Amino acid sequence: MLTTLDDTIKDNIQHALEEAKKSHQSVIVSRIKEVDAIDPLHFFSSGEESWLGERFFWSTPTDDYTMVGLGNELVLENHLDNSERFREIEKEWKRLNKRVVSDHHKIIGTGPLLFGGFSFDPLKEKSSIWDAFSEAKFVLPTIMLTATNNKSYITINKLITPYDKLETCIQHFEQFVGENQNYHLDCEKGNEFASIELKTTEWVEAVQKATADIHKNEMDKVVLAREVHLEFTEKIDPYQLVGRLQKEQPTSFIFGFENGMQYFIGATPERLVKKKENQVLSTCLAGSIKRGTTTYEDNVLGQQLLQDDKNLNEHNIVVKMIKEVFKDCCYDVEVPNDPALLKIKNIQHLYTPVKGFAKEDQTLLSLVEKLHPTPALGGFPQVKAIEKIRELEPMHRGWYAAPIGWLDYEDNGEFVVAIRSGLIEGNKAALFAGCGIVAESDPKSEYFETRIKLKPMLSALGGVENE
Ligand SMILES: C=C(O[C@H]1C=CC=C(C(=O)O)[C@@H]1O)C(=O)O
Ligand SMILES: [Mg+2]
Repeated sequence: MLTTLDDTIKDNIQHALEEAKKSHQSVIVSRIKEVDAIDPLHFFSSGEESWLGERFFWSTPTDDYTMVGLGNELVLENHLDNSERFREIEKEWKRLNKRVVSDHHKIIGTGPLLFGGFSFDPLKEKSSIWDAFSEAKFVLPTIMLTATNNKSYITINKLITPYDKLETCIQHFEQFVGENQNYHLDCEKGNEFASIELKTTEWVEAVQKATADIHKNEMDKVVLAREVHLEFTEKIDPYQLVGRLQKEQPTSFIFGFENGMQYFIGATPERLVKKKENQVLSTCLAGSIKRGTTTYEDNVLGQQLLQDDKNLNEHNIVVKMIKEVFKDCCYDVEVPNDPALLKIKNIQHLYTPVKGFAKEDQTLLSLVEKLHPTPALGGFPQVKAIEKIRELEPMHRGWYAAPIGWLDYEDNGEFVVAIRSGLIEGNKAALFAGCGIVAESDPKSEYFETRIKLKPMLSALGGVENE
């Protein structure tokens, strides 16, 4: 991929090694190079032999960034509770020195960066399918492709420890010189499956119980999720799944995180927070209705959603909370007075963007910590809602509905909430979907809403549930 290894990188490795020995701390050396266009999916697939279980995929709806990481050059992981887990990742990331060598002006989304995520609730008892997922796990990829603005860049990272040898470090960068691409993309469907909806009766009862508790003024809103398990005749290929999600859900964020033999994958429409220098952006997305089969029906449904008290209530609770966090942490906060519609392939949502400029002491992870979980995933008041979820929800969320994304060494990055997602292992998939429960919720329509929300993953896996 790199044509030559120039002297600048060798000098940097030498200096990093000296620095590491002197400070007894590891130093990251990154080499960034612009390359001819590479198909991100092909790149992802190319890592199967050498880096199976250590790959990630990320693409944004506006296509401003596609990033694919191969290999875990460094893993930052912890099992701490609530705010501690965010702070620990930030502290460890800041502690590492970073040296960047680049043949162009630095582009955001290239160079040393972490990709990873958090669990939804560290205090919920673990269940077996999520055993291998920690409360926080981030990786620095060994090699990463970034496609942005019609250009492609390759970053190669090396963690240089005080005990490393110069030659071995140089070889690390040399191994990627002149490698060729030759991959085959086969997105054909045809993997048969059987599906089991888990604890449906319990879930409907939980919704009834939650509405009763809301009527008793215990809280205003709680989001309850359920789980569907699928078993296929053949092994599920994460590469094909990501490819289909990208094709079928172009207006969503596509994420894939390999964790050993498990893959956590999804196509979420919901950004939690994006930070570019000090500009910060969040999205309030809550309140849903199906898509129409004709343009006319679709518009009627959209107008109905914009005027529906139950859905407006569900949505406004989210806007209020995110606005409050922004007012605390940012200046020049902008929030439209009324929601707009966000139409994605299978569903329409109420949507309100929130913008601001981060105050000096605010970092991307401090914002993630303050926002998670917004009432679009948790409820309101936050603490009460999380307790209710622990008590009523008949499943373990793991990383579902939690923040997943990336951050670089200058505190730029983006996190989404991992909904419309599934945990894949071998020929099995567990899919998750939830709904905002408010006083006016009807269990049957909420159940129907979860079925719509399962469609993106079901369809990408090769079949859509019958209605
Ligand atoms: C919790 C989910 O969706 C949230 C995001 C958008 C709309 C929602 C709703 O209308 O209930 C949910 O709050 C999910 O997809 O699993
Ligand atoms: Mg809803």
